[in-house]
Amino acid sequence: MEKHRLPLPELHDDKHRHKQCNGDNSNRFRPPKYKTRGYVAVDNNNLNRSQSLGSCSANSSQVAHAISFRGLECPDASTLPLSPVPLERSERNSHFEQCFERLAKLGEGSFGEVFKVRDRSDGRFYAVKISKQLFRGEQYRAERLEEVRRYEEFSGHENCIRFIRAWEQYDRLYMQMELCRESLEQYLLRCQRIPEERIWHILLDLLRGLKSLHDRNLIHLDIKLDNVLIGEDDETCKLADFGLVIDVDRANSHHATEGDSRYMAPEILQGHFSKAADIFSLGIAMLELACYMDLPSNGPLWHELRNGILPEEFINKISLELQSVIKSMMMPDPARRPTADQLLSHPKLQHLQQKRKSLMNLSMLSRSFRRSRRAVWGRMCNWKTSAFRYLLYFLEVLHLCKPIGPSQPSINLDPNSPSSKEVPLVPRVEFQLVGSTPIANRDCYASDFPFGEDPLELSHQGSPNVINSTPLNTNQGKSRMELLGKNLDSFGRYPKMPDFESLNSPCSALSSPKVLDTSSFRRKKLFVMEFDDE
Ligand SMILES: Nc1ncnc2c1ncn2[C@@H]1O[C@H](COP(=O)(O)OP(=O)(O)OP(=O)(O)O)[C@@H](O)[C@H]1O
Ligand SMILES: [Mg+2]
Repeated sequence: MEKHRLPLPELHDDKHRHKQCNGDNSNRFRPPKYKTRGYVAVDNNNLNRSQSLGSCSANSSQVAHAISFRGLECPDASTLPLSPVPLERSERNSHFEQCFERLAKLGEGSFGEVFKVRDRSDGRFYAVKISKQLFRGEQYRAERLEEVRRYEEFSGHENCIRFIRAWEQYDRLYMQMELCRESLEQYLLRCQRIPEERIWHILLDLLRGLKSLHDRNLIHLDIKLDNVLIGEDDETCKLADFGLVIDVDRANSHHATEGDSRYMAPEILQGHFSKAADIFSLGIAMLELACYMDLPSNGPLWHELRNGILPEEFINKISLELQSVIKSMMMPDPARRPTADQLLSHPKLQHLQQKRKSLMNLSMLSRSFRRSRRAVWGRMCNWKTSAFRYLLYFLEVLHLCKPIGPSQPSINLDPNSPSSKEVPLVPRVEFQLVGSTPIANRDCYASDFPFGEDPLELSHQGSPNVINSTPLNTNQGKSRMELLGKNLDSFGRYPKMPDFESLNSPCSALSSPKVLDTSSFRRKKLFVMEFDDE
């Protein structure tokens, strides 16, 4: 097996303060070498089917081919969506250009450039990774396709990046995946000091992601801050870049590839690829994250870190508990390093998992509580409406049965009307209508209902007339004195209504003829509808 040695140690004495190293691929030694198993390549029906000359394979050409290893379990992945661009324009552009609007470059690695894009058909944002180099040959192409298979394999895990689909066109591989906020490397450069509690959470996320690989006997071989992405929720850390993932058994008998030398376990130099190598890489990445330390890619410190000597001035900044976890993960002897399972059973991580579980249960509980509360509330609204109606009936009946005493004054609204002399004064029932039907995220008022509509059918309940709290002004355009003059009695006085306070005011007489009395009761609010955010 071909082995690669690290460059001779160089003496660096910057004491390893973290520096920006985005897009620096100098730590990559050689391109990956894998064998790949069969995959499904499906022609996109709406695209030009002509094959390009000089293409390295029949499948990689001007025609966009969907690539998927998921087979029948996910038929969607093996077909490309139709382009929303008109056919005459679509023939000139690649499938990528037809379907996506390129918005920004998110990052670049040794193998690909990643762009933030907007899907033209649904307007959603995604990340699309486009391989940098053209397929040089069938072997290289097979290696790129292997990455697709791994992305697909781990796509369902909460701590692995969600993969949408892949296709190839013009001898390049395109991979569409969920858009993440940023990489852990970018996060570290932005925040510089990350609280220790957050470090534990990140470690927990990554151990869970790593466990899903190790449980399948796979090793990542490229764990580093740049290959960990923070999800859109700004919380969850996800493993990405499965370009070097390989089966443990095949790794030592075939050509596996070392990842970034800054994160590389020492035994990789001897060609020993194991799950413990991933644990070492994760341990040193945690050291970088917790201590804001710039990891060397070679030199004396590189060797010190691999001999279990961690620089005091950095490691002292973190708790002893975290120190011991990181030290154990960076043990020089791979056999002495804890496994992902053992690390996950660390009391601190167990505690965090318990906390997350109870938080999740709590949020589920509160969600179901909110849902049932909404259902009960809906029913209660109906009951309240009914109760309110019964109350109205009751008040009406009560009022109609009440004997009207001789002292009860009557209002002569129209001195010419003979009936007005006989009709006793019916108290005015005044409401500020608050309906039972929720409108948007607020109480409902009468004004919410179309003109002429009575949401509580109050107008159909017979006498007494139920009127809106705002009296109708039918006297528009007339002066108040003119109006008052109309209501003077034969002695030029305003009619007096001693029993009803608001009619003491001369202006009360100006309100609509419908107003028979002052409010006998005022209902401020029937109830307040409460809505959830959801
Ligand atoms: N889904 C994504 N959302 C947001 N940014 C992303 C996404 N995928 C990748 N990136 C950014 O692009 C960078 C390069 O992506 P990636 O690591 O997959 O490329 P690569 O060529 O395989 O890199 P490497 O050199 O590690 O092999 C990442 O470090 C990250 O900053
Ligand atoms: Mg990468």
